[in-house]
Amino acid sequence: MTQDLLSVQNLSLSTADKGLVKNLSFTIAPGERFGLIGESGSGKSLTSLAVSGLLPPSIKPSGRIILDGQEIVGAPGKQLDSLRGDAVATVFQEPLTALDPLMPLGKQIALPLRRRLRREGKPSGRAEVNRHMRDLIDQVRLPDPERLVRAYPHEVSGGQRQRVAIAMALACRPKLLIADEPTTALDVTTQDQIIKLLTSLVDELGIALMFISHDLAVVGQMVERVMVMRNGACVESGLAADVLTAPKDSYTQTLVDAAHRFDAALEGRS
Ligand SMILES: Nc1ncnc2c1ncn2[C@@H]1O[C@H](COP(=O)(O)OP(=O)(O)OP(=O)(O)O)[C@@H](O)[C@H]1O
Repeated sequence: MTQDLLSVQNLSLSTADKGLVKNLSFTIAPGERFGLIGESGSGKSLTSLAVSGLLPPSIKPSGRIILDGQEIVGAPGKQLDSLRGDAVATVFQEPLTALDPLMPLGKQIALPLRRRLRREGKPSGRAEVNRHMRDLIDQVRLPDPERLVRAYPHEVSGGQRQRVAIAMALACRPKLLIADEPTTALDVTTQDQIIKLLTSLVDELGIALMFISHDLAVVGQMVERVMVMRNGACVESGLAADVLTAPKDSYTQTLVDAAHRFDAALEGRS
């Protein structure tokens, strides 16, 4: 049996006066694509922040999160620092969150890249970093690398910024990539391109994916298993093909019906 890459056991998250996520358990196998869906405020982002050890100090976790054999809940900051980038990297909804507005994009991609090369004991001088950076820029299909590495975040399009954020996440060679609504801030055509890019990259590189989205159609295309959250709890989980076509829970049914109505409206059928 394959050992889980991520095992979340009875995870609860709360502030001093409020429970936000309740008793959540799920696993992700190496290379598996797993989806988290649910309405706004259902606890998807907090769950992903807990997995990557990035919870704000006001939110306390209980339960267990074992990522790549290491316990995250209660782990010291230094251990979490080395897990981030090594075992897990995140692509956020808004690429500007991940980018420094005052630093050229090439320098930003070079930072996690150099860190990883050092971690792997490989040469990490300027020439090696530049060579790996060119490969990464190709991998995320960014045009005009010469211009791109010198550009600042505001000088490229939103879709290109998200490709840079993906390149930075991949520069770490994580075992788990978390993509938290990675296309919400983009136009429809760009959304489609980024989804295709993410799918092909995680497949090519054998990286596990935790994909968070409101968009059930996209989730259905992207992931093998899915968990549906509401009010901080899991209401249903299983194979995406089953949950999204024959949901057992009435809340999931409501989400699926709403998605169908939306698709029908777009096609001018309702
Ligand atoms: N730093 C915080 N302090 C207190 N409450 C928080 C904090 N961050 C999030 N919350 C609350 O926790 C709940 C879950 O939030 P979360 O961002 O995980 O939802 P979500 O499902 O990701 O929503 P969305 O799809 O809108 O991103 C919400 O009620 C939110 O208001």
